Amino acid sequence: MTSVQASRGLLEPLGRTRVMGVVNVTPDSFSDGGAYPTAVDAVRAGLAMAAEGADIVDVGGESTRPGAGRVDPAEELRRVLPVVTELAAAGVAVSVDTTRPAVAEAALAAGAAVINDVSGAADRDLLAVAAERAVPYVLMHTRGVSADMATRAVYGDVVSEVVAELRERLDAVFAAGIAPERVIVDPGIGFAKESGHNWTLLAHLDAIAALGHPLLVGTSRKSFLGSLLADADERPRPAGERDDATQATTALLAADGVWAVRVHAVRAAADAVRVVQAWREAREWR
Ligand SMILES: Nc1nc2ncc(COP(=O)(O)O)nc2c(=O)[nH]1
Repeated sequence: MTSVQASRGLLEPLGRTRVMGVVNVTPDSFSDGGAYPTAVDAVRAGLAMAAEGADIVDVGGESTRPGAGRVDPAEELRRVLPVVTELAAAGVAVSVDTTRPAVAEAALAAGAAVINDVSGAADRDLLAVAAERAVPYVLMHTRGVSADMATRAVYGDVVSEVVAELRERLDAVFAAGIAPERVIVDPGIGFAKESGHNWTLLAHLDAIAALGHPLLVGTSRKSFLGSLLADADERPRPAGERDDATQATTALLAADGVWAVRVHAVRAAADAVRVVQAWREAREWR
């Protein structure tokens, strides 16, 4: 199946929020680093996510954890390509989480259906790949790179600044030839943002939705949830114990009508999304 065939339908109205499962093939991602030490483990996890209800599986080979160093492109490719290939061959819709043109190109050739660019459209060559291959492209807001983005988390009005910066990046995306109807926008929860910024953005997603593109939102297991759930000694809740809080955000995001949520615990998210769908349909019945 070609990338375009695999991506067909992903942007069609579905009546519910889509679930994007996360498979980080990295030793050091913040919440599941090392969970999939081999491609076989990663493929097994991706297939399980698809069986649990993931509409898309996001495969990444480079940690975006704040402060993380860069991974050599060849190593990133070595990590993601076998996983993308196997999952796509099994009919799973795959997004490739990368900021590198060569990795995106190879992943699309191997059957990936979506480019998930966490760089904020920083690389013109990556934009050219997305334009040329005519696949859905995720524009995520960030500032700087993993190594320095924590120092960039300074905002006067985070909502208006994130919207303005996304609008400016959208101009670059369109100028590169990516069709507007294939662009998905993501506020970049946790990317160059403090906890309070994340909550404010989540509470005002309508301002980001006003840009006119489907929204992808990734709250899963992130540190702003850990801070919220800190214990009496102010120790943050560990990443692996944030899934219940994540599912609460999933229900709220689904009620807001976002295009997709990016999560680690897929079955719980798929259940939450179906509850919201049934709830909204029941409201329409009266
Ligand atoms: N589009 C998008 N991609 C992402 N990739 C990685 C992470 C970091 O989380 P992880 O380490 O759990 O993958 N978060 C996002 C996100 O919020 N949105």
